Amino acid sequence: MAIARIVVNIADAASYDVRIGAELIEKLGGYLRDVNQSDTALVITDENVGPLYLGAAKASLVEAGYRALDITVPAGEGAKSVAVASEIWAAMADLKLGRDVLVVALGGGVVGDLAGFVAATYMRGVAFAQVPTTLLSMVDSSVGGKTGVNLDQGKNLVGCFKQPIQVCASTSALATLPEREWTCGCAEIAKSAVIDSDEFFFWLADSAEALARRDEGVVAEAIARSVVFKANVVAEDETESKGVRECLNYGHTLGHAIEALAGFGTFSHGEAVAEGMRFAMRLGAACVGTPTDVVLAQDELLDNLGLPALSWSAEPESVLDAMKGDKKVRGGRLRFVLPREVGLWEVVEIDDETVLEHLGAWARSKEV
Ligand SMILES: NC(=O)c1ccc[n+]([C@@H]2O[C@H](COP(=O)([O-])OP(=O)(O)OC[C@H]3O[C@@H](n4cnc5c(N)ncnc54)[C@H](O)[C@@H]3O)[C@@H](O)[C@H]2O)c1
Ligand SMILES: O=C(O)C(=O)C[C@@H](O)[C@H](O)[C@H](O)COP(=O)(O)O
Ligand SMILES: [Zn+2]
Repeated sequence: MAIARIVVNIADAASYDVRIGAELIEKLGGYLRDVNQSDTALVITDENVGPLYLGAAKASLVEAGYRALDITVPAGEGAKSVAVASEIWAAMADLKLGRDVLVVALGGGVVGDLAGFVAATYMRGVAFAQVPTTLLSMVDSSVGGKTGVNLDQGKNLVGCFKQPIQVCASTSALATLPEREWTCGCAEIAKSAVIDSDEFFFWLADSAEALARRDEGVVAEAIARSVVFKANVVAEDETESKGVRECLNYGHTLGHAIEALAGFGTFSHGEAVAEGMRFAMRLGAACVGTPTDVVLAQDELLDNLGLPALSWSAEPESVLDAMKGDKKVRGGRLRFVLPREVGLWEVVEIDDETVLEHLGAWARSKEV
């Protein structure tokens, strides 16, 4: 399989490469050496990924002349916390690491968001690289520089923008990814396709079965398409201040509320986002005239990707309250990313009464 190289060009930050290909962890050190001259690389990973890929990552870093250190955090959403970030800051200080250390995030989106946040804040900022090992982190979280941790009150409530110096996505690592995590990654690919274009959407609809059985060529193309889409959005609006990057939040207003209400880790991010996409489509149909065939086409796509409507329930009032923590809220009012059509989205302010009415209707639709 050829190695794809996609450049993320951001006006106010250094541009960087996203490499996508097989067995790239074995070449990691050399790739990072091209853009970084640190003596020490600190690999942050989790307890599932470490036993699988830390050895190869460190060997490659050492071969490229780095002193390679590592810290392992617990696996799962719970590690994306101030407490774990604080433990890493303290460990880095104990190791007397200076501003010239390179932090390498080896893992899924949890490790990437956490390690990126630590790198952004330790000594006011040190370099970091992303080595994503889940489908979700390859198609979405490793690109674009959103880093952070959760609070009990909600997702990603503390964090900052910190672009990596490079993203190295080794598709060989996907061989060990559990099925549930695979479908989570498919949710963010579907999100990108709905927001991007008919072309991406219909390609994905036609490729859903091959993607679900992890066909190598289709997987590589799905990752590349998603990264190109995200890189273009981020290049236009790095800090989500121009009204463009908000599109990447499609499905996340309800999705993040579900994750927080159920308790972090109960539902995965991808499962919750897929549910949020189903709800947003229905809001779209009611509020901006999204055609029924588009609503149903998204339902079918998510079904075929192994993401059926989620089995969860909560009082609409508590869901509304959780959604009020969303970063798109302005003046206390909820704003949703709604697709009018595939590839044509807008951010729409919706009053609480309407949201409550639709939350109730969505819950009732699942009772039958
Ligand atoms: N920064 C962003 O732009 C952005 C975008 C999307 C999602 N996110 C965040 O990403 C997180 C979700 O990321 P995720 O879905 O990768 O979850 P994750 O990092 O928790 O990984 C999922 C599970 O898979 C395991 N794992 C990882 N790679 C593996 C491999 N190759 N083989 C076997 N097991 C492996 C992990 O240990 C974990 O148990 C959420 O916190 C979400 O908010 C951030
Ligand atoms: O990169 C972005 O921008 C996104 O919104 C991508 C999302 O998939 C991701 O889940 C992100 O972490 C959400 O961020 P938040 O700003 O809603 O906390
Ligand atoms: Zn997401």
